[in-house]
Amino acid sequence: MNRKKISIIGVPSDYGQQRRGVDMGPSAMRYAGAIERLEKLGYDVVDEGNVSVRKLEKSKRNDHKLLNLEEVLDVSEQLAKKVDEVIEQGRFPVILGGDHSISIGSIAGIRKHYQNLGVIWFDAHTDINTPETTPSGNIHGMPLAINLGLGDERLINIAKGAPFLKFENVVIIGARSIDEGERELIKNKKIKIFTMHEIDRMGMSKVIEETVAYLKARQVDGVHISIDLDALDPIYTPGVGTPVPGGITYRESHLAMEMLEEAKIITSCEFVEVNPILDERNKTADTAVALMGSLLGEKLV
Ligand SMILES: NC(=[NH2+])NCCC[C@H](N)C(=O)O
Ligand SMILES: [Mn+2]
Ligand SMILES: [Mn+2]
Repeated sequence: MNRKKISIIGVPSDYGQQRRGVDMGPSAMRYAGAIERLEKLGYDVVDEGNVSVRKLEKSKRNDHKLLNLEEVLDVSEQLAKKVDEVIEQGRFPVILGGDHSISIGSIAGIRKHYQNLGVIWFDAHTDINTPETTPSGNIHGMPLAINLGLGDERLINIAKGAPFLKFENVVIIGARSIDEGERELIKNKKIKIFTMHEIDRMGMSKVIEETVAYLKARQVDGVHISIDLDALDPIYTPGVGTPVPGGITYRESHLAMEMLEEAKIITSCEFVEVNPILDERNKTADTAVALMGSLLGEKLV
């Protein structure tokens, strides 16, 4: 992978949950200067535009209560294909959501290229629900499970033949809202998780050191980071659909990005759940773009 070549892929989908507006996330992050910011760091940046998202005929649930399954499936298939192409061309994908259900497609496309992919899930939630455990039926609460091979048959088969993520290759950072079924799965599968409790106790610096060491010990051949802006405290990112108090601070989040950049392990990234309708003067998109800068090499001096 040539880290000097970046492709931006927008995914204007809000089908994974019920609050409209998160489909405007890619525009908000472009307006916040995502492309210019990365160009300034010396990257060759191509804006691939947006994945085309079909119009929602009528919001509906399937027999498992999954909301907008057909639409999510369609977006996921297109996105997986686009991400696959970009990686094939040797470019580093930066994916702009959309609600977190877009990770079904993005990670499916990425999984095709790695035998032992690592994933960092930076989120207030763990998004590891299945149709059996979901309290809401919202697919944005399921993308991690789906990429591990758990959940709706059609969603897990999007990148047919690509290896599923391994439970031991996932690290969750920032969690503070975990459903009962998710908690059980995390415990049973011994998934590595740094909740807000560990972040408070150890400090973000130690959390990232341990994350990097853990993934290296797993001998991963690539690491994708999925950044849900609700990982941060809503003070810093008010423009999200499912805010949870008591989150990561602005500086802690930058420190995490800077340390991951120093470790040189990240091979793809995405920024999701930016909802401009709920935001204050594009603050959340601005924060996303600032984090993007840190993750991709911006230094204070
Ligand atoms: N990507 C997100 N913001 N996910 C929120 C999920 C909330 C809840 N756990 C659910 O499954 O409905
Ligand atoms: Mn979340
Ligand atoms: Mn999420």
